[in-house]
Amino acid sequence: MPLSDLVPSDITRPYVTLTFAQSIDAKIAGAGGKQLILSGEESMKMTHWMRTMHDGILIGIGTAVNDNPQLNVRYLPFPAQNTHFQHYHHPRPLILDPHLRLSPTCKLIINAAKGAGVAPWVISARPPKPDGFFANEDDGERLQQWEARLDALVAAGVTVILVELETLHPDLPPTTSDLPLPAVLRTLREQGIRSIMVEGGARIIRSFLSSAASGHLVDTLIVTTAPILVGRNGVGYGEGLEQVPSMSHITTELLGRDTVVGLKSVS
Ligand SMILES: NC(=O)C1=CN([C@@H]2O[C@H](COP(=O)(O)OP(=O)(O)OC[C@H]3O[C@@H](n4cnc5c(N)ncnc54)[C@H](O)[C@@H]3O)[C@@H](O)[C@H]2O)C=CC1
Ligand SMILES: Nc1nc(O)c(N)c(N[C@@H]2O[C@H](COP(=O)(O)O)[C@@H](O)[C@H]2O)n1
Repeated sequence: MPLSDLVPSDITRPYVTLTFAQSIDAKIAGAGGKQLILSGEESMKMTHWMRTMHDGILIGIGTAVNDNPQLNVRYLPFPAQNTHFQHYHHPRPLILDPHLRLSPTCKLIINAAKGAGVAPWVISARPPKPDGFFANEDDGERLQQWEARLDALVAAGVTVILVELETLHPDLPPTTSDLPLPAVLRTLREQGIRSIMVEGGARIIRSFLSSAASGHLVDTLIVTTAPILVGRNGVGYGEGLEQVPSMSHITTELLGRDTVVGLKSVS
């Protein structure tokens, strides 16, 4: 059963499962962001089962560019290869991409064009208009380039959803290009997404785990730990995490050689 069927229809954001795989020394990628296959066969299958339980699967643009992922459920058993895509519920890929860096020829877009994947939605924010006291001479060009990338993505079949960047004052430019997560989640819920699985990468994990300040945004945390050491040059997510959500233990499972720990929010 899709998790969404368990989510009350009156809540104003999707149910959020944050999940990723890490090494024993809490790294999620290798040196320079090199993608690592940390999960073994059994826990990877679990991840793909979890994908079928959510309406959407959310990643940051860093992961989309670095890994060129497919975000499908291809490790699940199939009755016949040509019915695999139709057989399971596939989550919609959701990419947080303020500057529209997603390539129109990435696997997510190509798979969808071939009818073998769900078309991705990109969540972005229009760059500030070049006017007002704080206007910068590069603003106009930046806006034009962003609009050209927008047209290319839309032409490739992508739906681009816009949210407003946060400003301290209406006359001031935004202080960061990170998309405000409460607004992102509210908008996704308005578009009919009732549950999301957040898979990373490092900066997105950090943002969701730090979101306690703006009201907790993580309902369930599921972490796979593989018996691998990566070393200090690997990519971690814990640095600078100050305010973390209160969570309680649900389960610890051994899947093959991996340990999978589940926590739920204490709100
Ligand atoms: N082991 C695992 O389970 C996973 C590992 N990874 C690894 O993570 C690495 C990518 O991580 P990152 O470079 O940190 O990229 P990321 O995937 O976390 O994306 C970060 C980008 O998202 C955008 N963004 C928009 N709103 C944001 C917000 N509110 N908070 C944070 N970012 C926001 C920003 O432009 C930022 O540059 C790759 O090496 C990949 O292989 C990624 C997913 C899962
Ligand atoms: N659960 C899990 N275990 C690992 O070992 C991983 N490297 C990841 N990575 C996440 O999955 C994405 C790749 O998905 P596809 O295999 O292309 O469907 C990757 O981009 C990360 O989000 N996850």
